[in-house]
Amino acid sequence: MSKRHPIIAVTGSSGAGTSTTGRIFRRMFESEGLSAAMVGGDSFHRYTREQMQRLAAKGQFGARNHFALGANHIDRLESLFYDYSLTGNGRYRQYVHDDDFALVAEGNKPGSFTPWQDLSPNTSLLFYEGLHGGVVSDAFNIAQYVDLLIGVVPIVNLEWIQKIHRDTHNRGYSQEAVVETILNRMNDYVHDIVPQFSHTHINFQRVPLVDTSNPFVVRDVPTEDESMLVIHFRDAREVDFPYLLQVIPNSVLSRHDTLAIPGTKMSLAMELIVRPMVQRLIAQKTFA
Ligand SMILES: Nc1ncnc2c1ncn2[C@@H]1O[C@H](COP(=O)(O)OP(=O)(O)OP(=O)(O)O)[C@@H](O)[C@H]1O
Ligand SMILES: O=C(CO)[C@H](O)[C@H](O)COP(=O)(O)O
Repeated sequence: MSKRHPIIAVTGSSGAGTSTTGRIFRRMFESEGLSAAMVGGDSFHRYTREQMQRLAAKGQFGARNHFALGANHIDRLESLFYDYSLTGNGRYRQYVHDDDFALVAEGNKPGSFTPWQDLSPNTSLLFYEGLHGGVVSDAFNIAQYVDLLIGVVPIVNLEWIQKIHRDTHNRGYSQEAVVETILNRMNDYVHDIVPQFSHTHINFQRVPLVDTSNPFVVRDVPTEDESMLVIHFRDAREVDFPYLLQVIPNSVLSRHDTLAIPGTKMSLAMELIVRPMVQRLIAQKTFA
């Protein structure tokens, strides 16, 4: 953790909504006048799409899938967080998805990486969104560098519906290919992704209010007004629950450390809960 160079990380599985959450943060940083170094977790994948396809052809896709720590440069992610927390700089790159139109227009090949480069100097904070922002394993401890660690964790059926919908509509995959990917990653989902949610400061968990019992036949993603959001805080003592219950319509306290709110209030809740935390991190920089 660094008072001088704070790091905020949003961690979650593929299709969970970390990019969507990242957009809420981007708007928040802009309105606070903060220059954030924005880093995507996909850029720490170890292999290009072509290399991944070759591994799959050799039957190694199960072991070398994007969730597995071994298929990612977790060492470089840890270096980035370590370096940033000490110096306010570090090395990063970007992964080019098919729908990253700006990167593709600049001549980058979908499924490849941009070159490693230094972050822009003099940023207010580092923001990471991706798969591994809260990893703690025998070899790595990413979570120790993160000043505000947020988990984005829909109920798993909803996560799969979101992933299938996004990958078939925006990334050109067949439904069968997406389901195959979900299956290939299952072991690492359990061992490398899920444990991170025990290290987070806050988890946002979207829960559908419509039938998602067979996620593989659902055609539409349940909307925000067809869902609730469960918000769990690691340290309830720091949260002003009476205030949140008052200003978020139809919210309830389901446990002493857990709020349940209508899905439509997700952006409002993130604003009310996270903005003061961001402001506090920035204020502390002055005294560091
Ligand atoms: N709160 C939400 N309400 C409705 N749809 C959502 C919500 N959050 C995410 N989605 C939908 O889920 C899909 C996946 O979201 P997103 O792209 O943010 O996931 P991700 O975690 O960044 O995935 P990846 O890491 O694979 O890029 C998107 O199509 C998005 O529209
Ligand atoms: O797991 C993922 C993101 O968390 C993606 O599947 C991974 O980044 C590969 O992307 P693409 O399908 O565009 O090559």
